[in-house]
Amino acid sequence: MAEDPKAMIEIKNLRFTYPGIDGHPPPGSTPLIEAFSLSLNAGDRCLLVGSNGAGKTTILKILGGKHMVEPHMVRVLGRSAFHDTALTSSGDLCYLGGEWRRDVAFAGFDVPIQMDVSAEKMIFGVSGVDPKRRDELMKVLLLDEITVDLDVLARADLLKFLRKECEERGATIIYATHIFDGLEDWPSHIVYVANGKLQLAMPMDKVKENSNLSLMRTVESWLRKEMDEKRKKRNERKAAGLSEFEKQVEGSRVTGDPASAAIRAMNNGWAAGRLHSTIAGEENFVFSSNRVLRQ
Ligand SMILES: Nc1ncnc2c1ncn2[C@@H]1O[C@H](COP(=O)(O)OP(=O)(O)OP(=O)(O)O)[C@@H](O)[C@H]1O
Repeated sequence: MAEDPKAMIEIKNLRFTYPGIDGHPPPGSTPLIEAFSLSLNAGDRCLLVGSNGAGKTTILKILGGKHMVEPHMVRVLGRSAFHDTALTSSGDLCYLGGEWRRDVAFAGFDVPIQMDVSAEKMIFGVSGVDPKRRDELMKVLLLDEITVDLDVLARADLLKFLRKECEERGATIIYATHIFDGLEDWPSHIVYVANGKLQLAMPMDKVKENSNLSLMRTVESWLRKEMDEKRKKRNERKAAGLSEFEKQVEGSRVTGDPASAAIRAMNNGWAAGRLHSTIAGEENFVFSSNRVLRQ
């Protein structure tokens, strides 16, 4: 397939497995991300949703050039995010995750995030930036749940500012979140990922056409369906006298009994997002691994 010259982000048949301790994917492992394709243009504001451990952070980090994949699998501004280091150093591409989130909440908004855009300017607007240099500011922004520590006002202002950046400057944003407050009219697109696979990529108006529920309830219905299907498969395996979980270790993903230290040891010590919830019992879990209150 020819590259779309308009695309700011182009993911084609992405496949990724976290390396083991020896730097290579564990032998016989199933990729965590597989057959994942997506194309986003200038001005797109994309909400990335999925359950804990679905692969959202992994996808954002790959796009941000933090994990190596084959150059043709991920193109940002027509360049390979991992191999073309100038993409991130020039500030055209920026991944903001947990560290920046804490800084925003506690450092008095005085944190330079990207050349001359401080967190303060991100939140209160970029009026302080020399207008002639505005076009030099970031073009592709990858946000990994950065708003959990923000108060209602700061979050609303940040979302408004980000929207303006897309509409006025043609920036492209992917925002992974579990918090849907104030997002009803924010995204132009929604992407739903489950088990590292793309389930749905749709313009927001199509999502609204297909569902008369709120955005949060719509996403909730997708995740419930996903969980019900997993539960059904497990019950079918149990009824057939097989182990409830298909495989104990599936690539770098923990899929077996999450309490098993042996499994975690084989997975570089990483455990899937549902660890706490699964131990607590699916019906009554309170915290997920990223400590989002679930009931
Ligand atoms: N460095 C790593 N090495 C091995 N496995 C990892 C690593 N980082 C994440 N994983 C595993 O990859 C899977 C996907 O994790 P990821 O953080 O991308 O999911 P997520 O959708 O962002 O989850 P959440 O919503 O909880 O933040 C999980 O099973 C996780 O345990």
